[in-house]
Amino acid sequence: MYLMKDITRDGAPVLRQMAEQVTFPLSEEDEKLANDMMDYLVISQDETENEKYHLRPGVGLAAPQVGVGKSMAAVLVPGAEGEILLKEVFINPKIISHSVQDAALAEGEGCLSVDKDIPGYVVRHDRITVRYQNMQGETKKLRLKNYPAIVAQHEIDHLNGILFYDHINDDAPFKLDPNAVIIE
Ligand SMILES: O=CN(O)CCNC(=O)c1cccc(Cl)c1Cl
Ligand code: NI
Repeated sequence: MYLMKDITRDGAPVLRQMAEQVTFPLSEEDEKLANDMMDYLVISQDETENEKYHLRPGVGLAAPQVGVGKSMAAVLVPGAEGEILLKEVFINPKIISHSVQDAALAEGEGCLSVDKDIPGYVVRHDRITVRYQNMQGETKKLRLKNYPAIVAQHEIDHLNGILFYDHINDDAPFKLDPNAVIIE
């Protein structure tokens, strides 16, 4: 399992490169990578476990964040009542369409690879359609909106060498298009 010492921090080139496409069938190594990333999310979201292992909670994790420049990311997005809104491993994901309307999380975003808090609205698409391959190599198309869509964009950004603060307006961090959705 991954600990915080295994997380690649901002400044490492791998976080600013395009991740390589993953080929199928998955190698054992790639399969383990996917499972280890999802395991991190599960453990990090458990209060007792994350205390025990000193893990920062995460709702997503991308391979470059564990030093692997491959196009693969795990997401585990819980709902308000503890239900699971989205649990998936995105392999070679691509946003193939999106809303004109923007959205941003009211609380801003954080990243395991960025040790400092950077306040401001991270402006993203409110709705996206993602095409990706799952662990079995099946090509899927998934329409996402609101919080799950935001998380998916944060992870897909990691695969394109983009970090969340790249989307914050430096001069006016909390400036937002009046038509944008603020997600609580
Ligand atoms: O790339 C993944 N991480 O860095 C894990 C830690 N950050 C989060 O879980 C997180 C927190 C707030 C908003 C979003 Cl969208 C995300 Cl993703
Ligand atoms: Ni991140």
